[in-house]
Amino acid sequence: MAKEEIVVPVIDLANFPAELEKLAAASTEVGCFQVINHGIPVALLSDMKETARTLFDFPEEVKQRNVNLNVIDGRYRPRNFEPNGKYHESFSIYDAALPSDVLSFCSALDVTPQQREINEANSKVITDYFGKLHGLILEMASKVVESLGLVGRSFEEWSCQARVMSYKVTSQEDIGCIAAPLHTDSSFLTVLQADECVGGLQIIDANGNFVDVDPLPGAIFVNIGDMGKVIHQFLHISNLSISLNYVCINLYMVKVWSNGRLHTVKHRVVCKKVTTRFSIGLFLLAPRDGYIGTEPAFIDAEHPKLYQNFIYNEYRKQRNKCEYKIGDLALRGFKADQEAI
Ligand SMILES: O=C(O)CCC(=O)C(=O)O
Ligand SMILES: [Fe+2]
Repeated sequence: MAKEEIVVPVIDLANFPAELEKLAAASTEVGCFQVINHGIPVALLSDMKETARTLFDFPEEVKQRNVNLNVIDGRYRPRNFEPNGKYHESFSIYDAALPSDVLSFCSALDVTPQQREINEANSKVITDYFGKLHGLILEMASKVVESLGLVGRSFEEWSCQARVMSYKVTSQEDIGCIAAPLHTDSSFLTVLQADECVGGLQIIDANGNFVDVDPLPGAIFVNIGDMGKVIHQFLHISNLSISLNYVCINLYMVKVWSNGRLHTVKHRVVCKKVTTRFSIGLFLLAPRDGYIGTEPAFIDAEHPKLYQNFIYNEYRKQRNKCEYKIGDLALRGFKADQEAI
C-alpha cells in the first residue's frame, strides 16, 4: 500500500496471536490503531456517551467546585482553560485505575436530591465503563510490548487518567477551526472512544499529512504516547522472532529516520459539524511510584540509553511549559547525555 493511502490499522482482539505482527507494524509505523472485538459491550459505550452528555449539563456551580489547576488531578476544566481551548471542556479522573478514585469523582458531583438520582445512574455507568476500559488498556499495553518481543509484561501497577471531553461548535464559521491543537499524548498508551457521529480526530501520517480518523462503529482508538516512545525506543531488534521480518525492516527505517524512535503519533481535533462532539479517553500514564526508565531489554551497545530515568510528573510539568505539547520538544530536556555524571 502506498504511504499516501495509509489508514489507521484495525486490530482484531479476537485474532491473537495472529495479529501480533500487524500490531507491531501499527505501533512502530503509524503510532495508532483501532481495536475491534475488544469486549466492551456496545450498550456500555453508548450509555457512557449519554452519561458524558449529562455531566456537561451539570449546574455551573458543581463544575466550578471541581476546577483545580493541577493538570493531573483537576476534576473539571472549563472552556478557555488553555489558550486554544475555546471549544473544549473536560472532566477528569485521577487515578481512574483505582475504583475508589472513580467513586470519589462521582460523589464530588453530587448535588441536589434531583441531581442525585441522575448522579447515581451516572456513577454506575462511569464505574462499569472505566473498569472495562482499564482492563482493555492493560491488555493493549501488554500486547503492544509483546508485539515488540517482550512477553508477559504487566501494567497493573500503573496509574491512569480518565478524561471525558466535550467540544461545542455553535456556528458554521467554526467549521475547520482547531478544537484541540496538534499534540502527542504524554501517556504510555491512550485508549479513546472517539465520536463516530461527528468525526474530527486527525493524525499525522509518515509523510506529514493530516489523515482523518474515521472511527468504526463500536471500535476503540488506541495511540502510543510520549512514555511509550521512551520505553520502546531502544528496541533490541534481535528480540524479534524471524516471523517479524517485515517489522524488522521497518524498524530499521524508523531507526535511520529518527535515531531509533518508535512512533508516537501527533494528532489534533478539528471542528467538523455544528454540534457538540464527545470523546472519552483513558491514558495509561506511568508506574504508580512515578519513575519512568528505559526497559533494560531494549538497551544494548547498538542502542545506548537515550533518555534519563525521570519522574513522570516532572516531565508533565516541563511539557506543560512548552508552547506545543509535542513529546519531541518536551523530551529534549530529558536526554541521557544531560544526566549528572
Ligand atoms: O477528542 C479526541 O478525539 C482526542 C482527544 C485527545 O487527543 C486527547 O485528549 O489527548
Ligand atoms: Fe491526544
